[in-house]
Amino acid sequence: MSLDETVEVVIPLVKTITSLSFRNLNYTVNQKGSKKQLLKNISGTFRSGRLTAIMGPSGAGKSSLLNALSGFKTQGITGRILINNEVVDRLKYRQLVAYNTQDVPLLQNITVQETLHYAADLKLSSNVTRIHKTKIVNDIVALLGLEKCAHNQARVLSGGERKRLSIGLELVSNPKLLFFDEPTSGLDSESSYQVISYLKDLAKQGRCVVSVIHQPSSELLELFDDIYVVADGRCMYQGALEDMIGTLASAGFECPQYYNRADFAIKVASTVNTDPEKINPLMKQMESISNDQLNGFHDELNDSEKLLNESSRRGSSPQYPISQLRQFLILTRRTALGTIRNLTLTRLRLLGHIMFGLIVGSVFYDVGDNGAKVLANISCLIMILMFIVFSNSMTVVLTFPLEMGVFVREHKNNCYSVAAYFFSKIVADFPLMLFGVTCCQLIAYYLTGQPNETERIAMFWGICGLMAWTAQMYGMVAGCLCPVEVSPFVVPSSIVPMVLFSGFFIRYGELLDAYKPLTYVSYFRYGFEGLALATYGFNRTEIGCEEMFCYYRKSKKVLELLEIQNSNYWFDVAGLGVWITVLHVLLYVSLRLRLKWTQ
Ligand SMILES: Nc1ncnc2c1ncn2[C@@H]1O[C@H](COP(=O)(O)OP(=O)(O)OP(=O)(O)O)[C@@H](O)[C@H]1O
Repeated sequence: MSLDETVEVVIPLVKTITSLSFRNLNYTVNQKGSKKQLLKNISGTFRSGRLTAIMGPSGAGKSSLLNALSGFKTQGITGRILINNEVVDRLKYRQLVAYNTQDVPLLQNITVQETLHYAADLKLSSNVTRIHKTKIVNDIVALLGLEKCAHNQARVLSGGERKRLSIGLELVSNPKLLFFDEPTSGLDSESSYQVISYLKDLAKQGRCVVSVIHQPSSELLELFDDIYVVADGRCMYQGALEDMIGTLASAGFECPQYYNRADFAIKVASTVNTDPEKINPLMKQMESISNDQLNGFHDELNDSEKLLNESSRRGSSPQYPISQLRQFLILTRRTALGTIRNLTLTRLRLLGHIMFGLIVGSVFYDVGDNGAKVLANISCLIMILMFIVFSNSMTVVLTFPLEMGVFVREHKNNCYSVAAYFFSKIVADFPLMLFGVTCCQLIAYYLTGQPNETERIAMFWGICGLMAWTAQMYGMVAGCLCPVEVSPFVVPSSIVPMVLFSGFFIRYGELLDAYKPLTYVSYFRYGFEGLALATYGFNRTEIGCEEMFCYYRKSKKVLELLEIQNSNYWFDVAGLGVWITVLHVLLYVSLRLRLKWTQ
């Protein structure tokens, strides 16, 4: 595809960007109780139409600078970001910026083309037609040479293809400001050259393209127009590539002949702490260049916390390109597709439920209508509940954290609201969960010989469904809050105490007074009581008995054994309802917290 075929700007701009400046940026983090300054009053300017490389030794603060400029990090950052020497609106700025981090999380079971299509659906206004979106996606696929793998799922892509796809994601909305953090990491020299050439093409089209680059070869370096060298959180050089060696020489750093210019600049930057007398004047010189560039800008930074203007237009200018309802629909479709494509897990989930139903059904065969086997039947009920809870919470605990990176990236890229994501997650995962539980419950119910009455079947199913819903929400909250290495431990170990207070292992009357209130907190108590009432409550006629005498022939005796003769099925349904509501609120808060932690 030739460059002139590239699709036109879709995000409406207030005016053309010719320069992005930042002034007196400071970035401080808390480290073990003390403050660590990653960026030290750093200033500079990046221009449209030019490809700028940010270079510097490892740990100099290059990624920190991009995090601050892209708006991905806001906590602990002070200073000003200006476009064409003017302070801009935070909301507008976020719509103009695209930031490609070092490792862009992708949804593993979605193909390259679908990933780009979903990005187009989420990032482009709903006025943009389907045909136009398809053209944009096809153009990006062609531009980044992704035709060969367009129908491959993200999980099978090579490192270079993943990188190019992640760049493609940023191109969908045709942003004016593009930041890349080491786009060539993990690529061979040829792929690196290709990727930087793409960036150069993007810059030539009038965008402001800035990329952190790690030790580029001489050939790769030639592609950059401007260089910005960071040393220990400060600027050591900014300007055209061809002027860099001359500027360093005038500061007393002579580059040997045939030496790679990038290597030399990084070597000089590494001496920032060992040779400060020589390097400090150079840094001062760079600061005065930045100040000269910003001469026309007079702002006393009286409110140092504001990097950009706080948006005052929230009411009139929508933050997202599409409505929240559309966001919800697109996300639900995408999550459902990802779930269906994750064939191994989906099949395992369904098969697991069916297998469990069959195993429980054969082990506890026909115990439901046998007065001599009431205790076995009660054990069967708690077994069914335990399987439903563990299986439904553990599947999401393991899959949800993998999606969190995508959620954080897309939300920060202004693609959708937390609410849209929240509702889509709940809705998209619900049918599979319910289907599995229904299969398991019906098989187990039938084989274990529970009462063949429609109302009891429905009540039994209702409790199983509510327990599975609770478990799924519980798993999501844990998956959202805990790292993936921790949550598989946290979830089972926090479920077991709930089982303990279910009323099966120890009855309410046998508990110490101090523990009694905990039975009201245990969702297993509501689940177990609900199943027992659905099975033995509601004036069940006499239970069958194959022996001479069955003590539990009358269902009233079973209820008395469990101390639930005065309990109410609907109270248990309400108890689970409260749990589900609380978990929904917790999930929403957890998603917000997750975003806050990455600020
Ligand atoms: N949240 C944090 N808390 C404490 N220190 C941090 C934090 N984030 C970054 N740092 C430190 O700040 C310094 C700059 O980090 P940054 O990632 O910006 O460096 P970099 O120049 O991009 O390095 P590299 O080239 O190795 O990726 C490093 O010493 C890093 O350890």
